[in-house]
Parts: sequence; C-alpha cells; structure tokens
Amino acid sequence: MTLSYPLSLVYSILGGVTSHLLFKRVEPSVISFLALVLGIYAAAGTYTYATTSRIMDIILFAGLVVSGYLSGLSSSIILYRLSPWHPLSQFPGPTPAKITKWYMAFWIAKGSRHLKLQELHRIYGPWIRIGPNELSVDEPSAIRPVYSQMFRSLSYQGAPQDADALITTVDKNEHTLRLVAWSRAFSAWNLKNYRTSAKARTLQLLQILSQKQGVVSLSHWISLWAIDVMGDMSFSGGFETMAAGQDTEGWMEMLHMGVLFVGVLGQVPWIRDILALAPAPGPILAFQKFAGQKVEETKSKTNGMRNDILTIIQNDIEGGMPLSKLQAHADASFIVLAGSDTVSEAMTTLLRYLTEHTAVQDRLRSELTEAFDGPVEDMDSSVLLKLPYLDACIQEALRLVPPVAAGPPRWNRDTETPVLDKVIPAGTTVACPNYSIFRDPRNFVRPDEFLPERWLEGTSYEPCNVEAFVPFCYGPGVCIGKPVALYNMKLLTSILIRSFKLSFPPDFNVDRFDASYKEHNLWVHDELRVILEHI
Ligand code: HEM
Repeated sequence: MTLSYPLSLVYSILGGVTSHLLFKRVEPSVISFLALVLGIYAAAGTYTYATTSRIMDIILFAGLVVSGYLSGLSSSIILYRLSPWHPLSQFPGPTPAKITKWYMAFWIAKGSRHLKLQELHRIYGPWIRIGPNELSVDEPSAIRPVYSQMFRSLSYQGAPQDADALITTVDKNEHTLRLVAWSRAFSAWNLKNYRTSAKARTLQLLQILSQKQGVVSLSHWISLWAIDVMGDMSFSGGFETMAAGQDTEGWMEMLHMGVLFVGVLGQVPWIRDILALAPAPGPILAFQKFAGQKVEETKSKTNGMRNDILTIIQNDIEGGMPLSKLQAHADASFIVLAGSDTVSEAMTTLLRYLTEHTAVQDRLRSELTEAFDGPVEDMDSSVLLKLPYLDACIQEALRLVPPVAAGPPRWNRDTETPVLDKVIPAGTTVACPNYSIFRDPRNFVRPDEFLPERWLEGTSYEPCNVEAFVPFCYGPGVCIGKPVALYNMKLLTSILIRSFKLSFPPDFNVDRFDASYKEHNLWVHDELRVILEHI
C-alpha cells in the first residue's frame, strides 16, 4: 500500500509536532538533528522507491515529507513560544523577538542594538522579552540580584574556539579556579609594575603627538597606545604599533571581526557546531591561533624571565587551575580584547567631549596644574588617583558611551531565580542594558549631556543614581582590570590635557561623528580628528 501525497504530508507534519514535544525534554545537538532530517529524507526516498523507479517522484516525495516535518516542527515551536504555556509568557516584548533569537542578532549585526533596547524599554517597561528565552531588565535595583545569582550564558560560546578563555567559560567552578591565578596577576605589587610600563608607553605617545602638526586622528593613536600598553602588561611587549604608526599585524581588525561574529552568532549558539565543520571555522579560532603564535614568539625572545599577566596565570598557583597551552592562548586573545579596546573606546569618548566642552577641559587642566606644577613625567600616581574632577570626567565618559554597552548576559541554567518581585524561570538569560540604564532620565538628570559635575560631592544634579552605574559589571565575572583601566585612563588624560589644548578642525562635524557609532559588542565609529595646540 502506498500513501497519498496529502496523507503523507499530514503524517510528516504530525511527526514534526511530536519531535518538538520530545526535543523539549531532550534537546538534540545540531549534528544529530541534521542526521535525523537526512534520515527522514532517505527513509521517505527508500519507501517511494519500492513503488516507483521514477527519480523525480522519489525526490519530490522525500522533499514533501521533509518539508512537512520541518513545517510541523517550526509551527509547533512558534506557537509554543507565543502561547501562555511558555515560561516567559508573562513578559511583554515584540512578537518576532519572542519567536526567534535572529531578531536580536539582526540589531547586533546592524550595530544599533543599544538604541533598539532603549526604544523597547520605553515602549514595554522595565522587563522585556528580547528572545524566546531571554529577558532585558532596565531596573537599577535588578542589577545586583541578576549579576550576583546568575552566571555567563551560552552566548559567550558563539564561535568555534580551541579552548575556553576566562570570559567564555560558562562553568562557574572552572571560572572560580581560573580566577585564583588572575587575581594574583592583579595584586598590588603587579599593578605597580604595570603602571611603570603604562607610563613609559604614555610618554612615548606624548612624544609622537608632540611632533605632529595640524589635524591628528586621536582615536587612531589612542588605539595604538592601548594595544602597546596591553602588550607590555599581558605579554611583556611584542607590540610596537605606535613606533610603526599602525596596527601592522591587524590585531584590532581581527578582534573586531571576532567580536562581531560572536555577538551575532552568540545569539544562536547551535550554529557554532555547524561552523566547526567548515575548513575555515571563523575569526575567533584564527584570533586564538594568532595570539598563540604571539605568546610563543614573545616567550622565546624574553627567555621566560617575564612578569606579565600571561606568565602569572600559567604558573602553578595554590588553589588555582593549571592551564593547558590552548587555554593560555585563549586567555591571551581575551586580554587583548579586555585590556585594549575597552580603554581605548572610553578614552576616545572622553577626549571627544573634552574637545567639545572647552570649559570642562580648562577646569580639568587647572585641577591638574594645581596638583602637579613640575614636568608631566613626574606626576605622582597616588595623587593622580585622588583628583575628583579627573575622576568625574572619566565616570561621565563611561556613562555616556559604556565600552560594554549591552550589559553582559547572564543565565540561570536549571534553577529559578528571584529578582525583585519576579521569579525568573530556569533556563532564562537576563541582561541589564548598560546604555539604556545609564541614559535613563530616571537615573541621571539631563542624561544625554556631558556633565562631569554630576559626580562631584556637594552638587545637586539629581537624580544621579550610583546604583544604576555599573560599567565594569557586578558579581562573578566583574571586571578584574578596573584599577588598571582607571589608572591608565587617568594617566593618559592628564598627560594629554597638561600638554595640549584640544579643538576640532573646522571640517569636523561632531553630530556626524556621534551618529557614526555602531555597537556590535564593541563600538565602531569614524575617526576622532582634533587639533593639538602645545601649551
Ligand atoms: C574602561 C575599561 C573597561 C571596562 C568598561 C571593562 C568592563 C568589563 C565588563 C563589563 C566585564 C564583564 C564582561 C562580561 O561578563 O561579559 C569585564 C570583564 C573583565 N575585564 Fe574588563 N573592562 C575594562 C578594562 C579592562 C582592562 C584594562 C583589563 C585588564 C587588562 C580588564 C580585564 C577584564 C577581565 C580579566 C574580565 C573577566 C573577569 C572574569 O571573568 O572574572 N578589563 N570588563
């Protein structure tokens, strides 16, 4: 007996719906799912072959069965995700976001996720469903409960990689063990060493900029400065991008490609299993291999006598976790990301606003001149760290354009999590979107303006909700490099502001520069061009 086409279609649709019910209990890997679909195709083809030898009929029938199966499966998934039985059904949000993670992947690829989240929170309120199993909450009092109870989500593993870095591991125990060595790398003694090398690099930049005439691309030079500082701190040198005048090895380009890749594909982590089968499985793997080569190259040059982050985290430390070579390479690539792009972006923002707001620039310069009347290279780091207006300017830059704009996603695996008056169902990813929270008038008065004064004690720029301000995150996974980042930013700002008056060239359009910002987990934008006038 042979089945008619309509009846076969009905059976295959029912098969798809049944599979969805099974997959909700045991989720198949991508590879086993693809094998299942191929198996259905082959079985349907073999079944038809018993009744006809016409190749076209066999192909059509098998295709019909597979299409019916896939449409049954996807319709069942979509209906479930929109139904009141879905655990996140109580949370509002745009319908496409409830159905598929491709919705957010689209905004990340476009570079305007930060603005989209801001818009969605204005429409739907503090809690929004931004993916089938994903929430965004812009309530400042939710930040601590979310980030202290939940840990990194699978989106950190969006691209094929050789091994997990500290930041891509979603295993909290492994993270805790790896952190033992990382904390040692950021001890007070080591921080002092990093400061010495950062100062030498900053003076090198000063010398380069002092020889420049006319318009300078400050964003370009800051980015090179950040790579060289990071290279010294993490690998004991090996990068000389400032001396070369460019990122000769293409670290930044590769980094940006890699982060965009993870940003988009991290939304749909199952794609990673498919990509891993490809002959060139993507920029993260290429980046890790590249970082690995750099590590080996530097090791041979310095004869193992080094005191940098990578050496420290590879040493056996009591209570810590020995790292494999591949894990060390993964961490090495991660340091490039954590240590350079974040600081260079925050610095670019700060200098953009200081150049526009000459009164703020002058006030900052006065604070610096009062604190040190000698040559800039003699500035004392302990005094530098205590200057309130300098600190306020840096906070304000981190608020207006947070280097980590989206808010790191956290996941509660198989446990429910109480957050404020809600219970977050197991298997949910939650993020608190920094950009929206930091620019919310309920948290910061005149939120889109550069007003460093709001951070000073005794001023009345209310509201100024300190609880809402977490540019370095919170809880397990909080930025361990915060003291390094703040010191390096303060050092560079004070040396530049003490040495030059900054102004925009006549053809520079600030609004166009601001509008060029795109966020793909890292920021990309036009060059910040300024005129540096010696003081
Ligand atoms: C303005 C500059 C910086 C900002 C705003 C920043 C922000 C952040 C944020 C938000 C996270 C959490 C990321 C996540 O969970 O997805 C993080 C993690 C981290 N950052 Fe930073 N960061 C900065 C600079 C640095 C620097 C200079 C270093 C060190 C060289 C550094 C090292 C790290 C490390 C090691 C982690 C991972 C910590 C862990 O997993 O336990 N960061 N940072």
